Amino acid sequence: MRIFIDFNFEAAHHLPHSFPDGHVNQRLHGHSFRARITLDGRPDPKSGLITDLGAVKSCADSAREELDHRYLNEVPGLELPTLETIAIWLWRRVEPDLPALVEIGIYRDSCGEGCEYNGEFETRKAAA
Ligand SMILES: Nc1nc2c(c(=O)[nH]1)N=C([C@H](O)[C@H](O)COP(=O)(O)OP(=O)(O)OP(=O)(O)O)CN2
Ligand SMILES: [Zn+2]
Repeated sequence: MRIFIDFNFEAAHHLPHSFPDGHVNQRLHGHSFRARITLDGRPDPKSGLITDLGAVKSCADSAREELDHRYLNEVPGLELPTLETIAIWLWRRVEPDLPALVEIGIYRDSCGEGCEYNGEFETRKAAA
């Protein structure tokens, strides 16, 4: 069973190394993004909750503050700010506080584009 929280952010970026010289995406431009943080788990029998979504929202708000109305190329770790790298960045930003995290989605709804990351590039934590 999964629960999720979405948040929106507006941000500017440019992609100087991702497209041929002179391509429009090399120029500074902006997008409206939606991020989704998804957790997996079983509801606690007493509370009925997997995790309090309020706690997830606090974590999302903190990450959103670092993305919203920012020039993403200047955000540490987002020097190449594609949907893919933003998804990985957000995973690494929230995962320490959300151990039940299973997916990060970054979407540009206006053009039907997005990226979903399930942590497959992370090195697994050693068992305690
Ligand atoms: N695999 C990826 N491909 C592309 C990415 C990406 O992050 N991952 N990003 C881009 C650019 O950001 C480009 O600016 C996207 O432009 P476009 O698809 O034309 O979308 P809009 O400009 O119409 O988006 P709005 O937010 O509605 O203005 C390209 N490829
Ligand atoms: Zn863009």
